[in-house]
Amino acid sequence: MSNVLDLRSVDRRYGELTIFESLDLTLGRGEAAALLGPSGSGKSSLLHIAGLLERSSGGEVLIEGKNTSKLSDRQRTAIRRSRIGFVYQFHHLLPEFTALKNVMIPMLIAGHTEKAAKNRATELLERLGLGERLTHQPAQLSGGEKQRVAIARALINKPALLLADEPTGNLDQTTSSRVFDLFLSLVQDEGVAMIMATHDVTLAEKLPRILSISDRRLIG
Ligand SMILES: Nc1ncnc2c1ncn2[C@@H]1O[C@H](COP(=O)(O)OP(=O)(O)OP(=O)(O)O)[C@@H](O)[C@H]1O
Repeated sequence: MSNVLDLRSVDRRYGELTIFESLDLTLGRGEAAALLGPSGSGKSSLLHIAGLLERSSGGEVLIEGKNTSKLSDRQRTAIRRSRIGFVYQFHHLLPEFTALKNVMIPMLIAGHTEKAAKNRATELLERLGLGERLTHQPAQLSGGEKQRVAIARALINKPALLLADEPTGNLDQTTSSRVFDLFLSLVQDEGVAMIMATHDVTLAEKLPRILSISDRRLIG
């Protein structure tokens, strides 16, 4: 079975500036890795390239064995929507919709029925301890609750790959640790491969694999 993600000799350059180069990485099904590195080392850039939000300056990106580097933007978007989920430091929920609807939307866009989307969204939100918050709007939720809704939204379409950029970085330490543990157990239950960029070494050490970017190279 193919890897979920293969990066082959991937570079990121901005003009004369090289952020990283010749970066190789494989991530198998259900494998979770933390990505450490100083500010500006290219952690977010790496997630954007792996998530097909940006093209690399050189090298190849394979998702589930498919080389995406030569695909059109439209084809890359189709893979991203169906196979990749994102969680960011800020939740980016739509303020006018309930928690339930925010989670359902990607599944509705993917063409599933209202009923199927509602069932799956309810199940995910319940597993994240938000069964009593389904009809709340984002303004009626705490920071940790909003972030849990964003996690459910990222997982609703059963992605093969989840890319998380400081997913609990905006929360106080106690909430961050609680939300992170829920997040990790759900990621493991769903069998999704994940890369999580973080500055928090304590959170990184909870993951089975630690990667870091240092001197423009990937280690680990
Ligand atoms: N469009 C751009 N043009 C030029 N340089 C850029 C551009 N986007 C990002 N950079 C530079 O690329 C480097 C890597 O940025 P990136 O956001 O990936 O780092 P990071 O490791 O995620 O940092 P942080 O931990 O602070 O979030 C930074 O030095 C940034 O200034």
